This record gives sequence, structure tokens and C-alpha cells, in this order.
Amino acid sequence: MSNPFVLAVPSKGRLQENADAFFARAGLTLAKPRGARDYRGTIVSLDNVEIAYLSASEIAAQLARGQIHLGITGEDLIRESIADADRRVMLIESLGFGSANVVVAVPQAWIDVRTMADLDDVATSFRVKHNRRMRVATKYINLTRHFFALHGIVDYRIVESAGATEGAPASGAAELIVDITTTGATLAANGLKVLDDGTMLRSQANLVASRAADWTAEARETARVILDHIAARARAAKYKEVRTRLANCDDALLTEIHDRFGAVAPFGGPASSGILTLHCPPAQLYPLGSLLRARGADTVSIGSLDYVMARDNPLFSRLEAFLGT
Ligand SMILES: Nc1ncnc2c1ncn2[C@@H]1O[C@H](COP(=O)(O)OP(=O)(O)OP(=O)(O)O)[C@@H](O)[C@H]1O
Ligand SMILES: O=P(O)(O)OC[C@H]1O[C@H](OP(=O)(O)OP(=O)(O)O)[C@H](O)[C@@H]1O
Ligand SMILES: [Mg+2]
Repeated sequence: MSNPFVLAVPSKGRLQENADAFFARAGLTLAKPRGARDYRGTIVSLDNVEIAYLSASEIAAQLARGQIHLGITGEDLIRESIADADRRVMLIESLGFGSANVVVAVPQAWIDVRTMADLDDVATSFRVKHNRRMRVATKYINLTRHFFALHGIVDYRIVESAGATEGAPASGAAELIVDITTTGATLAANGLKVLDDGTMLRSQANLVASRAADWTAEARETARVILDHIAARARAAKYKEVRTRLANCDDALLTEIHDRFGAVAPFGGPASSGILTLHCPPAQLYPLGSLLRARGADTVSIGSLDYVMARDNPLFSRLEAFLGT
């Protein structure tokens, strides 16, 4: 039998629960046949798929090496740990959870330092005054080098920090930090502030594909099926289903509905009964319903969609384009 298709899912930390829920919503049930402590799992109803439960940072590393086909991890870890990331992996889709920013933060006491340009001035005068370079504590070494270079800052030195980075300025281990933040509570508790133009990356959890993985025809087919589930769910989440009966509905009305509200008629114009089904973005439901009533509808019903399976699968198309043939 050929090697299994491997999909990696965060095993712990803040991405884990959301990742499990994400697959469940897509109709893919993850199972751990040998119990909760097992780090290998399966997808119920999909043969030859192995789920690898790994830490978010290990998922980024294994994607780079081609040890897994697909994985869920933070964009921050992809950008930090994979040189030439856009060539070696593809971010197929942002998943709407695990949002966090990688930021440059300095002590609040530095009241005159608000921007990266101010920081450049501080760096230069720090070196002159203390005869050593200003220290930046971080685990985002590559992102920091890139971002500081972009802002022309050269008078600094990175102090690698494995944890509790926000404590570095107070403890005297560094002058400032680069770290990830969501609510800002940890920064504030440590007397730090983010520079106005100091956000280097807006990260969130992504579904990521590895170019170096063993993409046999069978593996591609498995990816297609997985991405089909995800795309069907994603499309369903973008719309509500609107149903009504219209005596007079022509192409001009459907065009108007599309142009004004972004609503589509997935099954075409009304059936002979006059029943019309539309898919409409949630924010436009009320204006669409109002227009339909103005055009003669007595009743407009609106319901949620679980899955919408369309002929095209944009996620798989993107993957195919990335992998080539
Ligand atoms: N407030 C946040 N702080 C840190 N990471 C966050 C935050 N919000 C989202 N994330 C995302 O979660 C990823 C993993 O963070 P998390 O702390 O959950 O894992 P971890 O178990 O600490 O992983 P590791 O052991 O590899 O450090 C981050 O790289 C980032 O993409
Ligand atoms: O902006 P906030 O909402 O305060 O969140 C940011 C903090 O959360 C993370 O640490 P985590 O709790 O994951 O601990 P870790 O450093 O051990 O991973 C991160 O490293 C920050 O310290
Ligand atoms: Mg963490």
C-alpha cells in the first residue's frame, strides 16, 4: 500500500480546540482510535488519511520538510521558520481563528518613541551613549531581522527568548521586544507599548500545503476530497438561503439583486411555480427581502445553509496550481 496522506492538526495550545471544531463543521470527524493520548488519528469515513497531532511550531517545520501533506498552523510560525516560505508551502486558506499580531514593543516610559523611525534614532544614540547595541528580545528572529532591515535599523542585537519575552525589558535582559499579542494584556501588564507602525505581521491560523510532500495521484485525490468538504462549508457560511415566490422575475431583476446585494441564484431563475431560491450574504438579507416584497413577494423565508457543493472547488484549484502537474 502507498504511504498514507498525512494531515497535521495542533495537539495543544490555543489552536487545538478551534482546529478540531473547524474540521467538525466541515463534516470531517477526527477520531483517535487508541484514545485521547494517541498522537495519531484518522478521519472517520476517509480511508488512507493519517492525522498527525503535533505542536503548531512542529507543524510548520514538518510542512517545510515535506513530512506532511497538509497542516493547520499559525502564519507567524510559517513566516518565521520557513525561509522562502511562498515557494515551499502554500497558505490555502485563512481559517478565521488564532488571530494575533507580531509586534515591536518598547517600554511605555519611552514617551518620545512612537514609530520605527524614532526607534532608529534611539538605536543610534544608544550605541553612542553605552558603547553597545540596543537588545531586542524575541523568538521571531527572522521576522525581526527582515522588518528592522526594512526600516533601515542596524544598531541592534537580538537576544533569543524562549518564553516570557515581555518580562525582558523589566529584568534587564533587553531594551525592547518583538512578540505576538492578541488582547495586549500581557504587554500592558509589563509596561510595554506597541509602536504605531510596529505591527510586522497580522497572523491567523491557516490551512497550509507542503510542496515537498509525496504528492502521488492518490494523495491529490485525497486532498481534493478534504478540500471539497472545507470549500462546501466555507461557501455555506458566506450565504443564507432566501426563498420566495415571484410572479414576475426576469434576468434584469436577478442582475439587480446580484449587483446590489451580492446575492446569487444558484439554480437559475424561478421554476414554473415561480419559486425562486437565492443565496445572499447575511448582511444584505433585510434589504434583499424588502426589494423582493416591493416586487410582489408575499413571503420571503430565510434559512441557514450547512453545505453548498459547487462544481468548482477554488481551494483545490489553488493547490493544483501551486503543485503543478
Ligand atoms: N495570544 C496569542 N499568543 C500566542 N500565540 C497565539 C496567540 N493567538 C494565536 N496564537 C497562535 O497560536 C500559535 C501557537 O501558540 P500556542 O501558544 O497555542 O502554542 P504552543 O503550545 O505555545 O506551541 P509551542 O509549544 O510550539 O510554542 C502561535 O504561533 C500563533 O500563531
Ligand atoms: O496579548 P495577549 O492576549 O496578552 O497574549 C499574548 C501572550 O500569549 C502568548 O503566550 P502563551 O500564553 O501562549 O504562553 P507561551 O509563551 O508559553 O506560549 C504570547 O507569547 C504572549 O505572551
Ligand atoms: Mg504559546
